[in-house]
Amino acid sequence: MKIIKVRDYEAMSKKAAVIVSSQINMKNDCVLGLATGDTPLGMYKELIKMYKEEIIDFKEVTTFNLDEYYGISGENEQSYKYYMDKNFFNHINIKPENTHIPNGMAEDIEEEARRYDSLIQGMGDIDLQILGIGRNGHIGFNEPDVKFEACTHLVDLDDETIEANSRFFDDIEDVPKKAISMGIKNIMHADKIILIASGIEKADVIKETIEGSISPNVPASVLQLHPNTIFILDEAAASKLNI
Ligand SMILES: O=P(O)(O)OC[C@H]1O[C@](O)(CO)[C@@H](O)[C@@H]1O
Repeated sequence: MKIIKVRDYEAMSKKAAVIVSSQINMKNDCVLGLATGDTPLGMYKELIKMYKEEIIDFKEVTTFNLDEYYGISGENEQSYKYYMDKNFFNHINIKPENTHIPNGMAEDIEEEARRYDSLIQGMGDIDLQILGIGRNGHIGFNEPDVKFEACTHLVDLDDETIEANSRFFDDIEDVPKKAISMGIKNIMHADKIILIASGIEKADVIKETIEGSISPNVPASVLQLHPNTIFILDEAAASKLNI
């Protein structure tokens, strides 16, 4: 586990983008695991800039997103499919057929989870996984009390997550109560993981994740067991660490 402390959100975004771009330049047909939420937005902007400056090329890159709300279609502005197209995919030369997001509208959600897992495995797992972190320690939508051995599955969202995500919806009642998410097992199979966090509201959970015991109550704490994880933290998010 490596910890990189940077000054602020902008520096965190740039650092993460540099690592992603090195991965692409090292292996142009690499497989990236991608995250949503506010935290990666700056990194996506940096990557788009690098693409426009011809520093990176996404032509052969494949991506798998961590999660999608259950019962929401890709055309819905709140869906993670919509978020990814709007904030990233529409601005780069990635092939649409190489971008994968779980289908939250699938009739048979267990079958969809199996399909997603076998697609990931078929690509030989993820080369570089990007993660944000929820205030309750979730990664993807793996909420506290998660089973570390789970692959992609349907998740009941925590009240805290529903509350945190209500900022993106007109009414808290509109926030889906379930999501389909890659499991901890998919995440832990990635060759390399970058977790990015910014802001004082993440400081407690970052401390628990890095310095606390490994526990399903703090799903991100499992990353202590991953041999190649980098935490990129701004000063505020790192402010409660003992380092
Ligand atoms: O980056 P944010 O907006 O703080 O979100 C943190 C986490 O919460 C989620 O948005 C889901 O609630 C994740 O996708 C993300 O990693």
